[in-house]
Amino acid sequence: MSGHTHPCCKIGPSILCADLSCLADECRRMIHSGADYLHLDVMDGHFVPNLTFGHPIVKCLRPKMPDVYFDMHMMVQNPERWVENMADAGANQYTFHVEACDDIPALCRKIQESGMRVGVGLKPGTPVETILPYSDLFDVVLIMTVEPGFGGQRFMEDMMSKVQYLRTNFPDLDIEVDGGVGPSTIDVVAEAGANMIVSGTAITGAADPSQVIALLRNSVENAIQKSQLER
Ligand SMILES: O=C(CO)[C@H](O)[C@H](O)COP(=O)(O)O
Ligand SMILES: [Fe+2]
Repeated sequence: MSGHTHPCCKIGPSILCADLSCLADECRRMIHSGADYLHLDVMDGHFVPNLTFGHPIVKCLRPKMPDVYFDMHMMVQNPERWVENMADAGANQYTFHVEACDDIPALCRKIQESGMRVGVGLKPGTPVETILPYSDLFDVVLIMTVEPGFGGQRFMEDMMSKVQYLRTNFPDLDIEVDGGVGPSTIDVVAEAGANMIVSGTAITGAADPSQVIALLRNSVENAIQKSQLER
């Protein structure tokens, strides 16, 4: 018998392409549609060629939904700069990009000490080996399946080898995927072993987001069940 517990399936809509002038309403709509958490994309115009929002918005959103898990996807240069602000704003997970970071272990510790879960993000061109020396220091690995910066891009299936490698070597790790994930791409994502599923346009643009969330969940839960039977 294996002592491992496969981490459970969580669906986190990205509100990047939703109506940001009604952010709280859009977030509530996602939670009422069955989302497990919210994936909030922070862009600074330097690390990626686009701008979104920062901790002041998160701080305003928090009291409107006190119990919702906020995963901050920090597509920013100098990610160490915003840790305290995001913790203070009520973020639960701080996912930074290793490409933007000079001292990965120091940043992981800083995030952990501030009370948030530690996420490390990898752009498509960054090999998974980059983070292996620090595996004791993070809770989640985010595998980007598009070049970060914009919603609605095409899913990169060749990133699944990174997911497979991580799932094989770290059975208990939370593995998150982000970019172009939706009903037509979820099966390969689930098979590869990802359990935290970010999906933007496929959910927020759907006529019935709850149907899409249920479909994504079903695919991932089936794959988890199958992998446990094979043990
Ligand atoms: O980090 C991101 C882009 O950099 C977004 O989270 C991602 O693109 C989600 O949108 P979609 O599912 O439409 O690709
Ligand atoms: Fe994202």
